[in-house]
Amino acid sequence: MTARIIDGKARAAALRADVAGHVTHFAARIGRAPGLAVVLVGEDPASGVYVRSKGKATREAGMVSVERRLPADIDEWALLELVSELNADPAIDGILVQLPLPSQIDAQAVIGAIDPAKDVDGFHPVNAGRLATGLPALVPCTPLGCLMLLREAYDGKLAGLDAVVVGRSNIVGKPMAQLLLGDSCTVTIAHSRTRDVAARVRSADIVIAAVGIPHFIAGDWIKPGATVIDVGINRLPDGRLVGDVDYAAAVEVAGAITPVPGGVGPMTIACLLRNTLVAACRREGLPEPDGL
Ligand SMILES: Nc1nc(=O)c2c([nH]1)NC[C@@H]1CN(c3ccc(C(=O)N[C@@H](CCC(=O)O)C(=O)O)cc3)C=[N+]21
Ligand SMILES: [Mg+2]
Repeated sequence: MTARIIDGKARAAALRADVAGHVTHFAARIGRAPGLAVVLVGEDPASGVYVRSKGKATREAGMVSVERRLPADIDEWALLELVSELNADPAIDGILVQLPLPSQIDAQAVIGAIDPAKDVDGFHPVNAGRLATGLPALVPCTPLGCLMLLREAYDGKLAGLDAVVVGRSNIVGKPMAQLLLGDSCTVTIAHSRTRDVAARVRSADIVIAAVGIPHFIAGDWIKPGATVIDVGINRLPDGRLVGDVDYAAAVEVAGAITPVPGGVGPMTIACLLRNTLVAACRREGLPEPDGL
C-alpha cells in the first residue's frame, strides 16, 4: 500500500485565495486592508527568508505588510517599545515577532507584551488559555494548518480517532493536542521522556510529528493506513530539507502523509494570513469570515 500524498501546498493556495476574497470585502467595508507587522531581530539568513516569503504572501492576499528589523544586539526594552508602538497602531491588526530571539531577550516577556487581539501567532498566554477553554482565540498557525489538513483527510470525522502528538512545545505540540481534543480525538502527547514512543505511535490513527529531529519517526512505527502529519522542517548538512518522519519508509505503510517540503510549511503561512484577517474582522466588529 502506498500512502496518498497530502498536498499542503495546494490546500494552502486555496486558503490564501479564500482569504484574499474576504480581504476585498473587508477593504470595501472598512476603507483599509488588514495589516500584518512582522518583527525580525538580527540577521539570521533562514529567518530572513521566512520573513520575506511571509511579506510576499501578505501582499498577494491584498493585505498591508509592515516589516520591522532590529539589530541582533538590541535590549529587551527596545523590542518591548516597538511592540507597544505596534499595539497602538490602528492600521496594524496582526503582530508576529519572529522566533527564536537573541538570548539577551526574554521571549516570553515579548510575547506577553503583544496585544492578545493582535497575536496572530496565538502564542500569548491569553490565547493559549482561550484555546484550552474552548473560547474564541487566535490559534497557532502550524497546528491550525495541520487540523485543516486532517479535517479534509477525514471529511470532518475525527471523533474517536486515536491521535499521538510527538513533541510538547507551546508552539506546536500543546496547541495541536488542544485542537485534536476539540475535535473529539483521543489524544496522547509523547515527548523526550516518554517510554516506548514507538509503541505509542504504533497505536495511533493520526501521528503528528513535531520534534525537530530528522527521521525520528521510523516507518515501522506507523500503523498501516494511519495518517501522518510531519511538522518537522530540518535542513540536512547536504542542504536537503527533511521532516521528522522517515518519509520513504512511512509512505509505504501510511494511508496518507504530508511531504516536506510542500506539506505543513505552506499551511503555516496561509494560516497566518487567515489569522490576520480574523483578527482584523474582530477588531473592526465585523462578523467572522466563514469557511476559513
Ligand atoms: N513567531 C514565529 N512564528 C512562526 O510561524 C515562525 C517563527 N516565528 N519562526 C520561524 C518558524 C518557521 N516557520 C516556517 C513557516 C513556513 C515554512 C514553509 O513554508 N516551508 C516550506 C519550504 C521552505 C523552504 O524551502 O525552505 C515547506 O515546508 O514547503 C517554513 C517555516 C514559521 N516560523
Ligand atoms: Mg518537544
